[in-house]
Amino acid sequence: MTFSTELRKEADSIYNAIFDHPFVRGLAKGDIPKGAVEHYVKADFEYLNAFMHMYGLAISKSSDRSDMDFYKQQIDFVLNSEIHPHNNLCQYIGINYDDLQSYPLPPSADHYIKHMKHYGHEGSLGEILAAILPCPWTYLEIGERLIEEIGHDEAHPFYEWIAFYAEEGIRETTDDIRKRLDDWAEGASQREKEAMKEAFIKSSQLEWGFWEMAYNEESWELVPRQAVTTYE
Ligand SMILES: Cc1ncc(C[n+]2csc(CCO)c2C)c(N)n1
Repeated sequence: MTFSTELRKEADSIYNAIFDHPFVRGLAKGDIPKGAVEHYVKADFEYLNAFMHMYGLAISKSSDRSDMDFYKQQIDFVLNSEIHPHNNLCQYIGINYDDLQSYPLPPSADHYIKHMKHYGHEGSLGEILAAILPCPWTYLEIGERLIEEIGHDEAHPFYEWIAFYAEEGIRETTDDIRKRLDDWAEGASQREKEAMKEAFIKSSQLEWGFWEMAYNEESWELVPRQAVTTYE
């Protein structure tokens, strides 16, 4: 079994929780509270900026030109193509994309990008690959499942979003990162493989956390709760 297959197995319950998440179920049903979609797009715009930084950090740790070229192409893809699924969501909520940009990241999304950047700055290329892989892999599997569910129904409100992530290009990106990760793992120590596994599992869980953050419209604002804890 390849190392990435092992990681995917280990994360299976997290992936299932993502497929069952009410935001993802809402994408299938074509019905999500508009505030949650707005919250998602605002956070995802900033998340994608951080994701491009990750590819830049991967380039800074690469010595092979074909690796550099791959990360550069991915930056291009995020810059120029990932706007399509965002535009689909903007249409659904009737808000201009320009009005949803440059907002501070809510706590869980902030945690996710700082988790990735930790590996970007402190980790090996193998750890970077492990930290970024759940991003395309979870979306690919969401896209594939949802396109099966809704069929090629172009009238579905989230057809463009779903079709985008079910596309061959996302599979190629996922397979490409998996291949690089598996090659790296072959020469890695047990200790480094443990670090890669931790990076992958935490990023998978933070993918779930991103959906949860959007659905609950999570913010930094402290909402005084009814006394749960009493202070002496
Ligand atoms: C929180 C979050 N996770 C994953 C994606 C999907 N995604 C982001 S960048 C990229 C391409 C990788 O080269 C893919 C598939 C998203 N939009 N938001």
